[in-house]
Amino acid sequence: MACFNCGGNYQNHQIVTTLGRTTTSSMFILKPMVFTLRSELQPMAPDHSQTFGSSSYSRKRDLVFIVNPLGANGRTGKEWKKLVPYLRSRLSKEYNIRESLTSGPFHAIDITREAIREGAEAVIAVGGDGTLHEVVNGFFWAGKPVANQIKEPTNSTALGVIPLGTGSDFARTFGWKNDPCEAIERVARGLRTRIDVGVISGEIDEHHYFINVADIHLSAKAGFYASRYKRFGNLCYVIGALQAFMSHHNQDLRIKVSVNEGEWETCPQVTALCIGNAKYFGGGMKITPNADPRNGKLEVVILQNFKWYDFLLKMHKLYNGTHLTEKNVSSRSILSIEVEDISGIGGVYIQSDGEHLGFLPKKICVLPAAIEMIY
Ligand SMILES: Nc1ncnc2c1ncn2[C@@H]1O[C@H](COP(=O)(O)OP(=O)(O)OP(=O)(O)O)[C@@H](O)[C@H]1O
Repeated sequence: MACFNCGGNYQNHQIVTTLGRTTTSSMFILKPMVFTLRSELQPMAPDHSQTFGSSSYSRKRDLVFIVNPLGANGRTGKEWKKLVPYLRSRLSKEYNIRESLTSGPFHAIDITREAIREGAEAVIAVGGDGTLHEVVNGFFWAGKPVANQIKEPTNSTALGVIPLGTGSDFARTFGWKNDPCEAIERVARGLRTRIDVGVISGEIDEHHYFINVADIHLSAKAGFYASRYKRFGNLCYVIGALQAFMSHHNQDLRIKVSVNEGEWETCPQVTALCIGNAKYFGGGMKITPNADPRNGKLEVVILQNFKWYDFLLKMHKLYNGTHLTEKNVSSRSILSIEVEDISGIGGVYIQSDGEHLGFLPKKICVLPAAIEMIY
């Protein structure tokens, strides 16, 4: 078994449990539950086994790992297989390990809701931002947080992340790399922090949640094209942006932003309007550099009148987050935003953490401290 961290052998590792004891992987015998299809979803019944060495009877809670086997062009599935034995040896003393491979788009939402209802300790997204986005959406149902249906008092279910996607942009805000060993250590440590979530409301009262960045127009179209080029890794986002520019028109939008109930204002020739709960999108572009998922606000960055060559010339600034000093880029901290397309051209794309929505939102707001996350 190769270690992602040191390239060594997991069996040589000493495993330090969260209780501070030191032991080795050979001491654990466990039986993971693997379910791959929604219809096969098995009830995550609590394990009534005793924790030996402790005087009190204690029940282990579930850690539910939701894995997109096709993430990062199939790399997620391959790395996950190599990781599982180490992960079990590291975490199964404290928790029941459940793993669920997604069978297609949106499957992760259902698995998450089921896990929360069953009282899981944490639901951990294994893959990229698309998988994480679905897991976050699974924390909500009909506009409300999904509730634990277990009668006894327990911690709320936390969100966890093992970043193994193409961009894995949300993780960058916290300085997390695509290093699963580090991610497992975070889960083992079990520290939690409350983070904000953005909510997009459509005309017919539907809600879409985002944890990273929601964006409108060129960048959203770029994301749409980028999904065709994932085999090129992070370069897919640059290729996607150039392809998107080929049929792009900057458009006049009207926006109404609120910290204290703002007025409608017109933004001429908008290239992209990006609403960040966190800082990065597009495989490492620091698009909303002042966003902080723990400050109760969203950062909106508006790029106006960009041409394809501006994108190429200023791309380095997008990556290092210094684009805000450009004269046709503006930024502000908001609680909510409403957007109207007044160009009469139409065809404005919108994406929520990379998921394409077929409508211009009625309103985008922040839900402060909406989810507990393992960090
Ligand atoms: N079994 C599956 N087959 C096809 N698509 C899937 C499957 N499971 C999940 N998906 C979809 O794949 C999308 C992309 O996956 P994910 O975000 O994990 O990887 P990525 O696109 O490589 O990473 P990133 O979004 O960070 O660039 C998800 O939004 C999800 O809808």
